[in-house]
Parts: sequence; structure tokens; C-alpha cells
Amino acid sequence: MMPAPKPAVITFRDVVVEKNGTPILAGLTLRLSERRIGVIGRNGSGKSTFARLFNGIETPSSGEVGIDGKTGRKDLRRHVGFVFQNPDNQIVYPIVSEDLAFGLKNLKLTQQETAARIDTVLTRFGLAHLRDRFTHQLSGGEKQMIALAGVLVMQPRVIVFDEPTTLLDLCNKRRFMAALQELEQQIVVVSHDLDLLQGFDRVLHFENGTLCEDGPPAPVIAAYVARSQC
Ligand SMILES: Nc1ncnc2c1ncn2[C@@H]1O[C@H](COP(=O)(O)OP(=O)(O)OP(=O)(O)O)[C@@H](O)[C@H]1O
Repeated sequence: MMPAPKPAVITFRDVVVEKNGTPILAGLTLRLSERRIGVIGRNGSGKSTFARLFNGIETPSSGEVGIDGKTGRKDLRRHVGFVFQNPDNQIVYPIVSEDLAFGLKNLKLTQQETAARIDTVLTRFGLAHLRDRFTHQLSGGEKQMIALAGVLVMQPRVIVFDEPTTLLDLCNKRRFMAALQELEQQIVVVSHDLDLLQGFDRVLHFENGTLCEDGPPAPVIAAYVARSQC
């Protein structure tokens, strides 16, 4: 494992998101500098909307999101990677290596540098055998790992995951969790799978577009479970 870089400081200042006049997130002010951050809450509580703000896929209706004091959308895009729940939303090219090279085009790397970055990530996660495969022929677990690889080649400081294990079977879920453990990047994971968040540094619990609990995993998860008796 590479040495962990200093975590970024991510700030939300009075962030409001509204859609068609309906508030989805209401006046969120937060400072996040932990390495492992989990996000939980009922369906429709605003978790995905919150997650998408980190790298500018979603923009606030008012307020500001920043990373290390920089609030431009370009800064967020450059430093924060996003792994979707469904890798089909992320994988666009027919061959794995082409797909991984896609995001790197903007960085104007040489062909050799591009190939080296791709090979390093694939090798590290035991995916080198997938390099020349057709992306549409990959299994769900393989696709999710390639979607993660596509983010890792960009060398972001922070990676946000929106329910990354929902489509995975038990073995692939375990593999994916092991890969998460190994990442030196700061990670933010939205999940209904509370096991995934054990050992995290901080968990945020959303309810109706507001942050209702914020703290270490054990008490925040216990309070969420207690509230969710159905
Ligand atoms: N473009 C939109 N227009 C109107 N309402 C929206 C839009 N996007 C999201 N919403 C609503 O905002 C609320 C929060 O959605 P969000 O996807 O952030 O919730 P979530 O906590 O991630 O839910 P889940 O656990 O089901 O994925 C939901 O009620 C959703 O219907």
C-alpha cells in the first residue's frame, strides 16, 4: 500500500439543493477531513444528491462546496472521483484499456504515461487479465472494479462511492470491500449496507434532506437502526 496522503478538507457552506422548487438538501454546513466517511439514511433522504455535490455532478442552488479552500467546479472535478452504483453508467468504451484511457485524455499524458498508469492500477487490483476484454462482456463484479480503476487512474485525492456494492454478490462485495480498505485516497461511501461502514472514521446520517446525526459509526448507526424500526 502507498503511504496515505494528507486528507483534503472538504467544506459545505450553507448548501441548498432545490429541484422544481422542492428542497432536497436544506442549508448544509460541514467540514470533512476524515479519511473514511460513510453516509446513511432512508430512501429519498438526500444521500445521492449530497454525494454528487462533491465533484460537481450536482451544483448547489445556493451555497458553496470546496476542497482545500477551492470552490471552482474544475477543482472539484480534478480532485474528486465518483464511482456510480451501476458501473454501466460509468463505462463508456468497448475495450477495458480504452475505457480507462478515456478520462486521461484531458491530462495530455504521453501514450507511455497513459499505458503505465492503466497497467499500475490494473496490476495492483489483480485486473491485468481484463485489459483487452470487451467491457460489455464483463461480469457485474468485474465491471464495478473496472469502474473503480477508471477513477483511480485519474489519481484523485478523494473518491465518492454511491452505493457501490448493491449489485454485487457476496464474494464480489468482499473483494470490493478489500479494495476499499487498501485505497490510500480519502473516501466517502453512501451505503445502505451498514457492514461496509464498520471501522470508518465518521458517519453522516441524513433524514429529509438534513443531517440528523454525525459522529463515529457505532452510535450513529445504532441511532439510525433504532429510528428505522418498521
Ligand atoms: N431531478 C429531481 N427532480 C425532483 N426531485 C428529485 C430530483 N432528484 C432527486 N429528487 C428527489 O430528491 C430526494 C432525494 O433524492 P436522493 O436520490 O438524493 O435520495 P437518496 O437518499 O440517495 O435515496 P436512495 O437511498 O433511494 O438512493 C428524493 O425524494 C428524490 O425523489
